[in-house]
Amino acid sequence: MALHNASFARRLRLRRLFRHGDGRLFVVPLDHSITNGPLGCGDLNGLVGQLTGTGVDAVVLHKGSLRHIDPGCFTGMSLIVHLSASTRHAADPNAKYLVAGVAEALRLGADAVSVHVNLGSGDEGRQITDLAAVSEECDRWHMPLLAMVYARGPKISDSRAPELVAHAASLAADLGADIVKTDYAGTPERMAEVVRHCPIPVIVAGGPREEQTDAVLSYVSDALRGGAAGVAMGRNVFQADQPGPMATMIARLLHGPLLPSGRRSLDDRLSLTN
Ligand SMILES: O=C(CO)COP(=O)(O)O
Ligand SMILES: N[C@@H](CC=O)C(=O)O
Repeated sequence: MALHNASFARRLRLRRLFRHGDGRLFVVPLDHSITNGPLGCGDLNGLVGQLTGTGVDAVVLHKGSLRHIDPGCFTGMSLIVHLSASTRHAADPNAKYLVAGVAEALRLGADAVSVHVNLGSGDEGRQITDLAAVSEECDRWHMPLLAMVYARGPKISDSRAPELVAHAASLAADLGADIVKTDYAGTPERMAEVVRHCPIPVIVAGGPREEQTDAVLSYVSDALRGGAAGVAMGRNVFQADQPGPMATMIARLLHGPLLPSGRRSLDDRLSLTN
C-alpha cells in the first residue's frame, strides 16, 4: 500500500492496524449498538477481551463504550473510534451524521477513526461533506481514516452490484480514506474488479449472522480470493455462540495459522512495504 506523503505518525498507526505485516486486516466492528441497540452479548469488556490474542487486528467502537472496556485489551489490537451514527428507528435510517471528532478520538487513544456514508441515501450530500471534512481533520491529526461506504437509498435495488461497490470504494479513496469498508460484490470475480480499480485497501462487511460456521468461513475465503484486503465481521463474530473461537478461525484464513513461535505462517502474502 503506497502511503505517499503520509506522516510518520499516520504510517505508524497504519502499521499497528496492519500489524501482521501481510497487508491484510481483520476488523471486528461493534458500532451496531447505536444503529440497532444492545449487541446482546452481555458484558462488552468481556466480549472485547475474548477477541484479544485471536488474530483480530482492530475493533470499531463508539466513544462512550470505551469507558467500560479495559485499555489492556488494546495492547495487541488497534482501536478504531466510529464517528458516525443513526438508528434503525429514524425516519431515514440511512441518514448518517457525525457524533464525534478526530481530535476527540485521538484523546481517547484511537489508532484510527471511521465514518459511514450511504451512497444514494436521501442526504448523501451531507454525509459526503462530513467524510471530506473528517478526512481533512485526519490529515491535521495524522490519523488513519476508515471509510464505511455502502450503496443504500431509495433508488438502490442491489447494494452488492459491482458497479455500486466500485463507486463506493472510489468515493472513499477520492476523499482521502486510507481504507474502505464496503459490501462484498457477490463473487470473487466481481470483487476482483472492484479491488482492481481501487487504490486503497478494500475490506468487506460481514452481513447478517450465518448459522453455519462453514458459511462464514467460505464467505471470508471468497472475499480474500476476490482480492479484498480483509473483512469487517461484526454480527458473525459477536452473535456467534463463541465469539473468540469464531474470530480465531477467521483470523487463520486471513493471517495463516499461529505457529508455536507465536508468529503466523506468512506464505505468499504481500508484506506491507511502507
Ligand atoms: O462493519 C460493519 C458495521 O460497521 C459490518 O458489520 P456486519 O459484519 O455486522 O455487517
Ligand atoms: N455502520 C453500520 C453498523 C451496523 O450495522 C451501520 O450503521 O449500518
